[in-house]
Amino acid sequence: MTKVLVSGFRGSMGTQACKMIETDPELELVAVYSPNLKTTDAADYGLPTDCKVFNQLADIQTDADVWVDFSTPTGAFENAKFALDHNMVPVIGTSGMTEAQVVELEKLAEQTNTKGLIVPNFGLSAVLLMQFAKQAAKYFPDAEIIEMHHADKKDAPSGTAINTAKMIVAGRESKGTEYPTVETLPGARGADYEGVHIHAVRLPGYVAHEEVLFGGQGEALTIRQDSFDRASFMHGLNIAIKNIQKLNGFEIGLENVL
Ligand SMILES: NC(=O)C1=CN([C@@H]2O[C@H](COP(=O)(O)OP(=O)(O)OC[C@H]3O[C@@H](n4cnc5c(N)ncnc54)[C@H](OP(=O)(O)O)[C@@H]3O)[C@@H](O)[C@H]2O)C=CC1
Ligand SMILES: O=C(O)C1=N[C@H](C(=O)O)C[C@H](O)C1
Repeated sequence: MTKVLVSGFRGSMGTQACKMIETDPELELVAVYSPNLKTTDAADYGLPTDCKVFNQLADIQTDADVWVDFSTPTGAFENAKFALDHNMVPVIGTSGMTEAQVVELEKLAEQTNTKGLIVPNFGLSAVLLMQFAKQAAKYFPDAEIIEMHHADKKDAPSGTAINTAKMIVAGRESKGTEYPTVETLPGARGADYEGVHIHAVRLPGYVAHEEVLFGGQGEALTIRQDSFDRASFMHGLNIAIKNIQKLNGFEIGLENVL
């Protein structure tokens, strides 16, 4: 039985994560955390009576093995440090942490001899898209990413888009071509990650979608994935929680536990 704490349990992802954990006989939801709660009574949130509810990081005392985080870009870093310091394996779904924060977490995991996992996207379609994009980049070094998300998303570009750009850079054998376009409206060419341009769309009606466009001599390749429902992330999350022993240390990407 793997014991789990869910951080950000009242959000869109946290709510679904709690349900998934509660219905899996191999997992136990032992604690939840969110800072702005008025009460800490499990019944108020429809949680099992023996599930501990915390609204202060410093108060958390739990025997959880895994800390699942779906909070905010600012909260996730402090939460992950807390988990590592308290012998829990953080499985971080939250996007928007800086490179420096990730490096600090990697160092802390090494010092505390604890494993950890950042998962830019738990959706298997997105995990495969990133793998395919890395493969394609060997033959098509010129690539651009369009990510499309719901209007409530706090960060841009998405964690998935940044990770896709990193995988394209890792898969390329030559640099992409630099086109001398003049932006007559600033930002028209999107963000630039080592020559991979990223365009972030925010619209009502969307959930989470990504297209990678590769251009070559007289041909093009487009790879697309769609998450139409947040339920699409639960299978990958379930796999991550149950396979943390496969981790070698602090790693990035669901592929490390597949
Ligand atoms: N890796 C993946 O596959 C996926 C990742 N995500 C990412 O997960 C994160 C959460 O997304 P989503 O559920 O849609 O967002 P929501 O805004 O719906 O939920 C976030 C929740 O976190 C709570 N919260 C705020 N601060 C903290 C903190 N310091 N510690 C713990 N909880 C906190 C919020 O409470 P309050 O409202 O009271 O402030 C809120 O309930 C985002 O970064 C998103 O990009 C989303 C989908 C898939
Ligand atoms: O905020 C979201 O919704 C999502 N966030 C993650 C990201 O930033 O990539 C994963 C997925 O795209 C959904």
